[in-house]
Amino acid sequence: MSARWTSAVLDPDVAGGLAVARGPDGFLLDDNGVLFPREWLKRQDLDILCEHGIGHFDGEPVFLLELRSAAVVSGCGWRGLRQFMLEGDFDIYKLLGYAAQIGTWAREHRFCGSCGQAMTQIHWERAMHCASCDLRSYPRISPSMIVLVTRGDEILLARSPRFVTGVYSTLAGFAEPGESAEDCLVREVREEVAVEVKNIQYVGSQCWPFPHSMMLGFHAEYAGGEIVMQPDEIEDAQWFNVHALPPLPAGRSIARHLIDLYVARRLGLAEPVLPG
Ligand SMILES: NC(=O)c1ccc[n+]([C@@H]2O[C@H](COP(=O)([O-])OP(=O)(O)OC[C@H]3O[C@@H](n4cnc5c(N)ncnc54)[C@H](O)[C@@H]3O)[C@@H](O)[C@H]2O)c1
Ligand SMILES: [Mg+2]
Ligand SMILES: [Zn+2]
Repeated sequence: MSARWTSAVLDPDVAGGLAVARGPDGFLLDDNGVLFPREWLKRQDLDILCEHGIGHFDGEPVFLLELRSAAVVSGCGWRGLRQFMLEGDFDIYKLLGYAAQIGTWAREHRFCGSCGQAMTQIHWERAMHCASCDLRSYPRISPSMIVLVTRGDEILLARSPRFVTGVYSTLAGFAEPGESAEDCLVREVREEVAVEVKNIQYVGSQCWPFPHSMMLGFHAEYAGGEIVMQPDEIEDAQWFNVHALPPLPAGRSIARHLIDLYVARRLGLAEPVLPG
């Protein structure tokens, strides 16, 4: 949610409004951005898998056209969600992050996971319904813990082989069934760097639509152990002094917020605000 964007379940059988189109290469855009008049967009040569009414932007109804394949639309190009996260209007990124999660979920829930029959959209709540066995499937959200471990002026950062060259970040991992947020955090830190932590403090959360994480951000203090890196997951992990930090994650990420917040407190600077 944001000042300009609010999600809502809108009936796609009602005409009008604006629409975004999402294909394998991201979202369609032209010089005016990603929001197109919906009826115009539906007249283009698009291979539409499904359509969902997703909310309001500046009061206008917005729909998502989830496409089966890429298309050429004159005067338009495609841009991935990550690019919108990195730069440009934050409200538009929030809208597109939501659209991407609904698109991924709709694509992956066309058939009932229980009996295999085709599912249909419910128009009064965000769910797919199986008429045959009455199962309802809701959008998938994956809780993930992310933690900045600190030891005085030093902070523990690591690199995954998937990261941009040179960038170090906080430790993160998905919750498993049966775990509390704190259990998950302690396990992930143990697995990834073999370090023990204490004084776990919740800092804040962030939707991370790549593809459906809900990041729960924490600060924890070092309690013991020497760094032992988890093979394959962690390429390098080090203690960095707050005065000599390596290249850090993108400005709008909660990873960056956790680092900036600790550094600000340590150095007595103004505290940053988590983009939400
Ligand atoms: N917003 C941020 O600042 C930020 C920073 C770091 C990581 N993240 C996100 O946090 C999430 C978790 O981080 P990670 O990649 O280190 O996780 P992780 O340490 O648990 O390891 C990733 C592995 O978990 C497995 N996995 C994938 N999806 C899963 C799911 N839904 N549930 C359980 N296991 C799953 C896969 O084997 C994958 O290779 C990722 O989505 C990542 O993009 C966000
Ligand atoms: Mg991890
Ligand atoms: Zn079913």
